[in-house]
Amino acid sequence: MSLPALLRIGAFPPVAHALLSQHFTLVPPEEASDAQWAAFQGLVTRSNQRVDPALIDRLPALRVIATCGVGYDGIAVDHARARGVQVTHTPGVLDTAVAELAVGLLLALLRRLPAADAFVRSDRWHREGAFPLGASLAGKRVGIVGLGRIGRAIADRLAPFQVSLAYHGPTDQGLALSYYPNLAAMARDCDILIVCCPGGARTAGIIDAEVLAALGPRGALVNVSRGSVVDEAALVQALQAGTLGAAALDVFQTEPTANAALLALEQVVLAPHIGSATEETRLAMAELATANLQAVLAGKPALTPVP
Ligand SMILES: NC(=O)C1=CN([C@@H]2O[C@H](COP(=O)(O)OP(=O)(O)OC[C@H]3O[C@@H](n4cnc5c(N)ncnc54)[C@H](O)[C@@H]3O)[C@@H](O)[C@H]2O)C=CC1
Ligand SMILES: O=C(O)C(=O)COP(=O)(O)O
Repeated sequence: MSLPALLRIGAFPPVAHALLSQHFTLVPPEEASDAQWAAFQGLVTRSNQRVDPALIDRLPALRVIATCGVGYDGIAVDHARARGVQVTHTPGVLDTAVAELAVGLLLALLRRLPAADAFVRSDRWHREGAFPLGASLAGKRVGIVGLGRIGRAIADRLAPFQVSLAYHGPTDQGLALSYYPNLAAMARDCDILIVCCPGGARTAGIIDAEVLAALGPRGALVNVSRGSVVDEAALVQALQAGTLGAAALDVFQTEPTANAALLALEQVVLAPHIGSATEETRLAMAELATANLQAVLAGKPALTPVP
């Protein structure tokens, strides 16, 4: 029996591609025939892709858009809904991987691990002697911007490092952590900000010049959310001027290329949007996307529809 065909938007890592291919025939847009465009009932995509209204409108039989990712800021969700198309995502299964990366980036930043690695490899250790001192994580005040699934996973993992934790978001969740309704006020009281709220229009540029100045010359920013959340021009300016101490970034405004000005800065650690990029996690994401696609195509409710 032939497998149902899915329009595949974007490239998937081998582990996810193989899992999806056990259940579906994946067809990239450039290989789809007119008859297939007319017949696709399902579309599978991922966070680094866009599914815009024009694409949705080319698919008259579409019933479900499944993204292998939790963020859905790249999908025209309202347009899909208006067309009666269900949109699903993969919340929860990637929290651990993203939280581990956030903690890893933070430690890499405070201890300058990429520079330390280069220092040994280039024999500067031998020629120049001791590497410049880093900063301890213990005792620092960490503010989490967006205490959702991933933010809580980050808080859980940071607690044993003897930091004090605060968070900012739309609602006070009544937790033991300090809540700040005002982001700049939290930045003023913190040494480190970790950004893990959703992207999209509502959070665009909320990490602005005022927040960065409040974080201050010894402050560090970690962004594992979306590039859109940080005003990158203001970030570059603050780092160049020394009014912000350091930044670790997994996401960028112009992915997959990073702002050239960031590359020239030493107090920056960069990663290529790898928050969920572990074998285990990408497999779990593909499994959940598959279960969502199968449910909707069988006329059942989606397991994890976008809210
Ligand atoms: N770097 C990477 O590879 C990955 C990045 N992500 C990003 O992380 C985001 C969060 O994922 P989850 O924790 O699962 O989502 P979630 O929906 O569980 O949590 C998001 C939290 O942000 C809060 N929030 C909303 N607007 C805010 C604002 N203006 N300021 C501060 N907080 C705000 C929400 O109230 C919620 O508590 C995703 O939307 C995605 O953009 C997710 C996975 C991997
Ligand atoms: O889940 C998300 O929102 C992510 O950013 C990770 O998704 P990806 O697999 O990198 O497209």
